[in-house]
Amino acid sequence: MSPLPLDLAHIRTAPKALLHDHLDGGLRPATVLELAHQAGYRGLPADDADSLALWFAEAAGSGSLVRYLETFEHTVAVMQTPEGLARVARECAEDLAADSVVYAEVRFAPEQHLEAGLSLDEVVHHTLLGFEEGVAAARELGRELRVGCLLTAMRHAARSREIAELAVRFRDRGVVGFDIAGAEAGHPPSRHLDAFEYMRTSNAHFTIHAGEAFGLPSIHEAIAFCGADRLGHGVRITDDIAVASDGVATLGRLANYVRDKRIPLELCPSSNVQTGAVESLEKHPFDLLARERFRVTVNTDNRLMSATSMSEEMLKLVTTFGYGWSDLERFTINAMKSAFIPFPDRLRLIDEVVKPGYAVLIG
Ligand SMILES: O=c1[nH]cnc2c1ncn2[C@H]1C[C@H](O)[C@@H](CO)O1
Ligand SMILES: [Zn+2]
Repeated sequence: MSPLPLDLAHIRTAPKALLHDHLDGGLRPATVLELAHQAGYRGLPADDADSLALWFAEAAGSGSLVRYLETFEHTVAVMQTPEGLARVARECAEDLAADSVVYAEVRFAPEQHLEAGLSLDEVVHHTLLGFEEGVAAARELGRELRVGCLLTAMRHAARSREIAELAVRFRDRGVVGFDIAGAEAGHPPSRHLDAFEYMRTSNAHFTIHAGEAFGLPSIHEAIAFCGADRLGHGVRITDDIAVASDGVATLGRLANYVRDKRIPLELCPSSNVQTGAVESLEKHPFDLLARERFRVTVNTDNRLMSATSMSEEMLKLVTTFGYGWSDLERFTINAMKSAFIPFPDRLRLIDEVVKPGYAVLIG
């Protein structure tokens, strides 16, 4: 048998695993409009779904992480009520399942959703209910998706310990880990050591946005001082890799350590171009890191701001670097191996869902 064509339609049928996706960065444009209307929020920069989608993609594509983050003001504004949070989570699960994502870790920052008087626990509770509804709706359509939620603390704020405790409190109800996000420069991860220490002493998992807008010191702190299980982006690890004119790569100590320890890199190709972390897709070090056998994973970061999906991110990599089905399978298995769910659950998804799915496509 010959392999099936590697086009968007077929990639959409391939089982995919997603580790880095922001709930407040993945709303449907029409939902932003409807929720804004219901909440009486008048700050939206457009009043029809197409124009709004375009506005998000353009405003997020300025080349600066700080400007990119400003666009979240509008999505966070419409996610302040139980209904708003649950709807966004439900639709997130439905959209991922429709794209044949079989495992997803979706993150958001509860501290940004308290404006209408909800408590942190209520915010998480209603969001998890929404995920459950979305997973159930997808199952009705014959699609199996597992969602784990990551709770993010904002790195410029001072609530990380509280959010880490919240993540542990909800660990048996759908929260699988913790993260910090937000503007990176000037906000080193080591400012949140007590939160990370709390996670470690609780035998709980966490990832850290590091090596996106800021380089090696941020990655070094995330690993050496904080003990991150994974790196959110981590793309700037290439600052520690020299590539000679003949293509031979020489790794520095930090890059070697990241590779030796199999520390997963949550790479987000489109987002990395939009925030200026990399110059263009063609210059994205994804391929260098994949060839050097880092544990690379493919991620969406923010589907609304990047006007993308898991399938589209994979297609971009296929078009840019010439990957085949086996490469996409390897990236998917990398992600499953790095998931914050129990080892037997990861194995089951790899053996019973991912491998059989790609076997059909590889032919
Ligand atoms: O790529 C990112 N880098 C740093 N912070 C980010 C990125 N994408 C989203 N965020 C922020 C904005 C959201 O409001 C927050 C929680 O999801 O995380
Ligand atoms: Zn992110």
